Amino acid sequence: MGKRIPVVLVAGFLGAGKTTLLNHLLRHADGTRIAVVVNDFGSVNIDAMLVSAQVDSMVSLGNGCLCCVLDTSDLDGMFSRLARTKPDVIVVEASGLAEPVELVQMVLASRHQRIRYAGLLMVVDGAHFAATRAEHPEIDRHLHYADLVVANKDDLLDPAERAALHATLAELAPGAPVVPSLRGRIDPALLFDAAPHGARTVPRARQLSFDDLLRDAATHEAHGDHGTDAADDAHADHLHSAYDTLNLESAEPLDPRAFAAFMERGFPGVYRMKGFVRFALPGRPDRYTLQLVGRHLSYTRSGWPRGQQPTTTLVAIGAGFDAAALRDGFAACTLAESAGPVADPDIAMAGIRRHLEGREAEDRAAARESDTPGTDPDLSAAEVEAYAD
Ligand SMILES: Nc1nc2c(ncn2[C@@H]2O[C@H](COP(=O)(O)OP(=O)(O)OP(=O)(O)O)[C@@H](O)[C@H]2O)c(=O)[nH]1
Repeated sequence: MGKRIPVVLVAGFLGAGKTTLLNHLLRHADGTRIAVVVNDFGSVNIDAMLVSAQVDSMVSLGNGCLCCVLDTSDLDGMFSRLARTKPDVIVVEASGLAEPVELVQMVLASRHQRIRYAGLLMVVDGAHFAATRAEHPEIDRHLHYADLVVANKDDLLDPAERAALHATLAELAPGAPVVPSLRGRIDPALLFDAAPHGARTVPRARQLSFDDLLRDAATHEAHGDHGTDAADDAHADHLHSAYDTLNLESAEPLDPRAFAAFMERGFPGVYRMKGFVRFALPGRPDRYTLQLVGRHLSYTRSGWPRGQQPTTTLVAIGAGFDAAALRDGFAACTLAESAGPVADPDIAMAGIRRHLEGREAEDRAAARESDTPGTDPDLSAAEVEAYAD
């Protein structure tokens, strides 16, 4: 039998930066063949669409959490499918609401001959960590099992906040290295051997044993958490049992002004929204990838990849939000295709462009730094006038 394929689990709360990190790993794989399992909460698998096309093989699991939709034999079937493509490593990106400890247990219980569990990486949103932890104390338990903690969104922390965060994480994940990261940019060698025949070893401080996990499961049951046969009851303590999702889709394009106003309004109870938007713009309109984490809204602009329908597809995740109001508000932003593109697209897009990330945001910052009025590349003369009003 050949070498076993390591399986690395990537977990972390909604919006922490797991998909961003996975894309970084894929882009810097440097010859390592990475097979990927992605899993979204909600029936539209946005994450699968956000993961780069360069992945060698991917299994995408839609609705529900990996920890609930699979049992061990399903998992073995999935590993068999992926193993056929002869990857050097399998990376499993759990949904932001998955129970990482149960996922670890499942991988450890796998009877698949060709795979081995290679560790749990927990991604933490450094900027929202205290708030997330206050609302979801179970995060502490998840961190306890981490083999590596990535303190992401380091750019949003000042030195004092960074020091406090790292001290807390070191306490919650004893023995696990805590690495700061910006946009998930970590050295892939932290997770797997450089391929194909690299000699680097995984510098994990500790490796969870099956005994540890069995102990954890027993403690869990002793607390009455897993008392019944019903899957729903068995998973009642999962993070995601307290969350709802809502899909918003439209084949008709959106009015950018109306949509910008809709997003500015804020949605009590919605923690996360992500997906793709098509605006009613002239020509072949770009794809705007929307990311809302807490109150932070951002867009990135790109073309529509071949094979992806240019339709607006969003998923909202939260607890106790007003789904009807959200659905109605969204519907009010759609325009009939037959109405054609919006007039004055430059002005109409101003409210969207304010939240654009990537190259355009850098251009905007550079223009601001040059301190020359009227040189912002994102603002047309008409827009400058509109703002002046
Ligand atoms: N400022 C900042 N933003 C980041 C960083 N890393 C990721 N983001 C942004 O955070 C948002 C969420 O990132 P994702 O990678 O989709 O997070 P996720 O953990 O996969 O989210 P779920 O799939 O919903 O659980 C996106 O808008 C990212 O661009 C970072 O280091 N700094």
